[in-house]
Order: sequence, then structure tokens, then C-alpha cells
Amino acid sequence: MTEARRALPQEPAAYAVEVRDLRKTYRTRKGRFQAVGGLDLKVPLGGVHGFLGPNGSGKTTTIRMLLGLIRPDSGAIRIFEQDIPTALPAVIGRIGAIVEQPKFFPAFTGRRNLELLATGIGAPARRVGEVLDEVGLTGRDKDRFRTYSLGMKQRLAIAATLLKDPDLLIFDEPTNGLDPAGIHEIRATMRGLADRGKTVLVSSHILSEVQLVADTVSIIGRGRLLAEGEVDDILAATGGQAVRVLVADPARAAAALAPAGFSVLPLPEGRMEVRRTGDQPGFDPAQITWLLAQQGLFVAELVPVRADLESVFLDLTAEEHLGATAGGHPAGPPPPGPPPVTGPAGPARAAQEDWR
Ligand SMILES: Nc1ncnc2c1ncn2[C@@H]1O[C@H](COP(=O)(O)OP(=O)(O)OP(=O)(O)O)[C@@H](O)[C@H]1O
Repeated sequence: MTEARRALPQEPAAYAVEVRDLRKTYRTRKGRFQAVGGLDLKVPLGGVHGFLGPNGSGKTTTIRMLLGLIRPDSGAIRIFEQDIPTALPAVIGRIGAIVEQPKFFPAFTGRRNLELLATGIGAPARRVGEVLDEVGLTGRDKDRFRTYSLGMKQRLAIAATLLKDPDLLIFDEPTNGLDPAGIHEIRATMRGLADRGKTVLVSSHILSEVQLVADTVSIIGRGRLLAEGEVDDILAATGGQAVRVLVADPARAAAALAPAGFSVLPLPEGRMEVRRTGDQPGFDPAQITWLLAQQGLFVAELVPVRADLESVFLDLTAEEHLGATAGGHPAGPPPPGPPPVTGPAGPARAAQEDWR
């Protein structure tokens, strides 16, 4: 029995990155404030994970702590099941990151820049051609760096992180300053990496960019987790509670629906969006048609309104936008908030127990 147990393969790790109750307070001339205030984060192995939050919500601070660039005040970080920063030397070779724009020689070609870097970090010379291919720069590799578009420069930066053939890529706002074509290129590059089995952790404050490429996301605000899981599950958990309705007399329709706990938002061309008022439970579109029919108002069109990640994000982080100040958030225990929104079963829900 014991022998049979021993023969069983090891359970593969579910997460590339696990963060528990991470905290970081900065001291400045204006006082202390908490940039990260008890953050939990789970990045599943493989795929693109969007790390989303408004400006100043603590994304860069968190990423810097993941990479051992700054020390947390408290909390636990594990990357590939190794404690960070203690065991960082054991895993750093498996991590490639862009936190700040890397410096390249403008007068050298993209290829020459990578060759110099490869020599510097001891990566095999053949990797240069491979990584240029991986980011789609083959064909432009012999052009000088200074002739590259911003998107190409950023792809060269990604290529540099790939020289060591890492398993985890961490990109902090990689599409900052890029035009739509450049953003598309970076998205395609990240997708390609994930499709080759890598884990890509990408931070952004622009939801629409990430929604198109992320398999899973974590949404943070004021340094704390607000929602996590697969994009579709987050949308299902937070949206789907509204319908767009077309009736002949929207004003009368609104008056008929209000007493039953529905709120109505007028839309162009006589349409209206109907949703539950406040936190009233239950949402049954049939009740809407019934209530309207009682008043002799017949529904010509009824369409479910699907929330997009952008609106969920804005809802979840509304307090942050309203309360945003140049100085960040004052230090101290975070205000009690609702538990984070999570999608149904999946890796992001499992393996909570084995934290010390
Ligand atoms: N070295 C520092 N000293 C003092 N305050 C800092 C420092 N670094 C960051 N902050 C503050 O901590 C808060 C979180 O910053 P951080 O850069 O982590 O957020 P972010 O989510 O990455 O934002 P952005 O998208 O704007 O980069 C901000 O209020 C920022 O001003």
C-alpha cells in the first residue's frame, strides 16, 4: 500500500503565484500610507492572468514584491511553490519580467541588442533567433532599434525576457503608450506565450485590453482583492441582472415597474434598461413582461444586457476612483469590504488551506 502510494505521481502545482495577506506601507514626507493592504492573489499555472486595478491601486508595488525588489511589511508570497523572497534564487531563473522599460542601444539592431544581453546573462546564442521569432520580429531584427515602433520596442523587451526561456512572465502595464496596432501586437504575443504553456501575469488599468486575452483575472482596488476568477464567471457573478426593453410608453412602464423593485434607465429610441433596485434579490424577466402587460404595455423587444468587464471593474473600483488622491490611501487597517467576487469551481478556488 505504502509502495503504491509512493509510486503515485506528485500532484502538479495549481498556481504559478500565490499571495496571501500581503501588505506594504510607504513612508513619505506626507506621512504613511498603505499601497497594498492585505492582498490575496492566485495566478493559475499556464495561461494569461490579468492583474487589474485603477492607477495607484498597488499593482506595481505588488509586482515589485513578487520579484524581491522591495520587501513586504507582512504576508506570504509563493512562486512555483517557493517562498519569496527567501527562495527567490531557486526560482528567479524561471521568471522573466518587464517592470520598467529596459534600456536598449538605439544605434544597434534589435538582434545585436539581444545578442549582447544573451552573452551578459549566459543564455545560449541560438535563443536570440528563437525569441525574435516568438515575438514576431524576425524580418525586422537587422533594423536599428531606434527605427522600431513603440510596439516593436516593447516586443523586443518581451523577447529579452524570454532569453532564459522562463516559465512565468510578469509584465507591468506592457501596453502603456501604445497605439491600437501596438496593443494588438502585445496581446498576440502574450497569447502565443500562453499557448506554448507559459504563465503570463499582466497588469493593466485598461480592462478592454486585457479582457480579450486573459484567461483569468484578479481585480484589485486600494491594494486589496475585489474579484477573481475566469472572465466569464466574474461577468456572470456580477452582471446579467438587467434587460433592455422596448415598449410604446417608457414613462408609464417605469411607473409600473418601480413599485415592484425595478429601476429603469431611459435609452435612446424609446428603449430602457431595467434592473433590480439596490440589492433586491431575484431577477426574472418574465415578471417584467407580466407587470407591463398588467398596464396594457406590451413588450416589443426584451434583450438581456451582458455586463462587460469594464463596467464590472468600474463598479467594483468606484470608491477608489472617487476617493483617489495624489497621496494614495492613508495607512491603517482597510475598511471592512464585501468578500471578493469569485467565479465557480476552478483552480482559482482551490488550495486555500495549505498556507502556513
Ligand atoms: N516608492 C514609493 N514611495 C512612496 N509611495 C509610493 C512609492 N511607490 C508607489 N507609491 C504609491 O503607492 C500607491 C500604489 O502605487 P503602485 O505604483 O503600486 O500602483 P499601480 O496600481 O501600479 O498604479 P499605476 O497603474 O499608476 O502604476 C500609489 O499611491 C503610489 O503613489
